[in-house]
Amino acid sequence: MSSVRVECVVSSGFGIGESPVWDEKEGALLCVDIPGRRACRWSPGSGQLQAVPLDAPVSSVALRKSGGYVVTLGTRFAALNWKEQQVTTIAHVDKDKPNNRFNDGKVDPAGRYFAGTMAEEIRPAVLERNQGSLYTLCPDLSVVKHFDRVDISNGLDWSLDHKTFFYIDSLSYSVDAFDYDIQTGKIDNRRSVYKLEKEESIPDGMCIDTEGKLWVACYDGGRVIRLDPETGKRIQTVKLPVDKTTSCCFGGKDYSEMYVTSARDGMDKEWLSRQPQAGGIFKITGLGVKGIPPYAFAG
Ligand SMILES: O=C(O)[C@H](O)[C@@H](O)[C@H](O)[C@H](O)CO
Ligand SMILES: [Zn+2]
Repeated sequence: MSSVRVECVVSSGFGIGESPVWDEKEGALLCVDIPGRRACRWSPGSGQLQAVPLDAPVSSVALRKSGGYVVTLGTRFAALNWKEQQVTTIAHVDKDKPNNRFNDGKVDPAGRYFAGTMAEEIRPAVLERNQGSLYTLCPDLSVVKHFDRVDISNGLDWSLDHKTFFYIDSLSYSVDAFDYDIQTGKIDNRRSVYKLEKEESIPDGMCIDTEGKLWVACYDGGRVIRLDPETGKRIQTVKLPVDKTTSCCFGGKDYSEMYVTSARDGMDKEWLSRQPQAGGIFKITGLGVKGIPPYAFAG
């Protein structure tokens, strides 16, 4: 096995860093700081971190085919014009749930933007249960609701043949799979493919690699784990120097590097002094496996 190296590349205190996405055109990493209400773009070349301040918790960001980005902002799907720092609301969900916000989101291989909601947390992983739902923003800008009664809607991705949708509701401590119909965007036949072990703690963000294996960031577990969704077995663990690892994506040259976001919210002084890099962004190299380019929203 190649030698795995973990490096902190951005140390500027994300409250909850989330939704890392490689923007190949810009040669930069997109991500968000949810409570910090900012969408960020980090350029490895210059080391520069740009941020666009937003008016609500921003929980995910995605590429958009027609230019710019799309984000989930509070309980809205919105377009983000980076240059003008301008946001335009596309659709509003959970209107009857003022305490809700969107959480993780990602675009499917056909250009649909999937994202789920949750109740606002009282503290990490403590919240009113069953308040969330999973939604899709379709390219025609209509919204489809797949199901409700979600606790913390989190990581999502699709199998390489587009026939399976993988999904995490964090408080189920499970990585689930659904049959996926790429023609219609419909999901069906939910089952668990992996249950987290105690020390892995809470499953959060997730991405797939070119071998069809899943990488899951473990919140409070200080690691990313690689899972084989066919066998339901964990095949690799990479530990990080912070406990609150939140999400992961591949990026960089040929998508051969992994980027991992983390959080510092919910940590006390003593905990933070032991993990000064909490809330930073990490780069993992030497994994010996690559990722696939992110899909762009087609609407
Ligand atoms: O990053 C997220 O997805 C949520 O917004 C966070 O709040 C944590 O994941 C959660 O606390 C752990 O379950
Ligand atoms: Zn998350």
